[in-house]
Amino acid sequence: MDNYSLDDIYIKPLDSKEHELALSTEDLKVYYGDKEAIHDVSLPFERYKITALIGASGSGKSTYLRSLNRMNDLIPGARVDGKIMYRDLNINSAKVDVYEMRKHIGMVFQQPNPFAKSIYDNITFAPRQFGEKNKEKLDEMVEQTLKQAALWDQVKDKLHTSALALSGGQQQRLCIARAIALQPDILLMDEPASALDPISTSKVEDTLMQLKDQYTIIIVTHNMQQAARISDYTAFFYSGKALEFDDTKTIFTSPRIKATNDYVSGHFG
Ligand SMILES: Nc1ncnc2c1ncn2[C@@H]1O[C@H](COP(=O)(O)OP(=O)(O)OP(=O)(O)O)[C@@H](O)[C@H]1O
Repeated sequence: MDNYSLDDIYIKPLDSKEHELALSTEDLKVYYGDKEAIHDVSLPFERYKITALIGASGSGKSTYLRSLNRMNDLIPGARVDGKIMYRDLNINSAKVDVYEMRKHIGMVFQQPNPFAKSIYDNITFAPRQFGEKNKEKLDEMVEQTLKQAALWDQVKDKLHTSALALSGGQQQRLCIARAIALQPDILLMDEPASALDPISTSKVEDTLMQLKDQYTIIIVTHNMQQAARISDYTAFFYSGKALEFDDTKTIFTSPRIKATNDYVSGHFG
């Protein structure tokens, strides 16, 4: 692999008059102990758009994504510096109620991880924890979120059976339904389809395209065709830095940075 300069950076500015931002980071750094794994990443995320984070293994995509709803707080020795701006609030601040913030910025992980509970209880667990007790509302929420996740038709007659009996692709769509039950603004997804077969992957992709009307999605993916198919914007990570951010089409057809060009044309990864 070539050694690329970490100073050649192009981040397309998104003018806030034309592009409503759901989230942005300013000079975000993430440390594991003494090691700086993410170096000054400043990126904008437009509302109701899908932004893909791409880059080779170890380039920092997951570390960066996890910092966006403070999941790195759970890793011993991890520390995050810099700003994460959400609705004029820097959520990387000790004053922020992280539990409450995660209602607005939800996450779906690589491996489907439903609770060992029924399909119904998977979706209603967190809303009940947050105080929703009304059965009609919970029923409606289950139906609506499963429809949004394109799973309703397959499970409507077995809502009270175990989620663990679903296929991997169905489990992942259930996890998406569970994440949207709290009506977040933003969904963070760490390779949500990488453990799935091509048919399930395509269903999850269809689901994401539909969710875009209501949610802002930030997705880590190794699958470049997937990034090209579903995302509006793409950020290319290299060695802990976001070297390039632009419209997805530009990143895949005429990137400005050599490292991006080499990566998307398959020279390394
Ligand atoms: N919990 C951790 N403790 C220490 N170092 C870590 C930890 N998690 C990640 N790292 C390091 O941080 C750097 C970025 O890793 P990260 O997993 O964010 O990259 P990635 O681009 O998401 O990789 P992949 O595509 O393989 O998931 C790597 O050098 C990795 O070894």
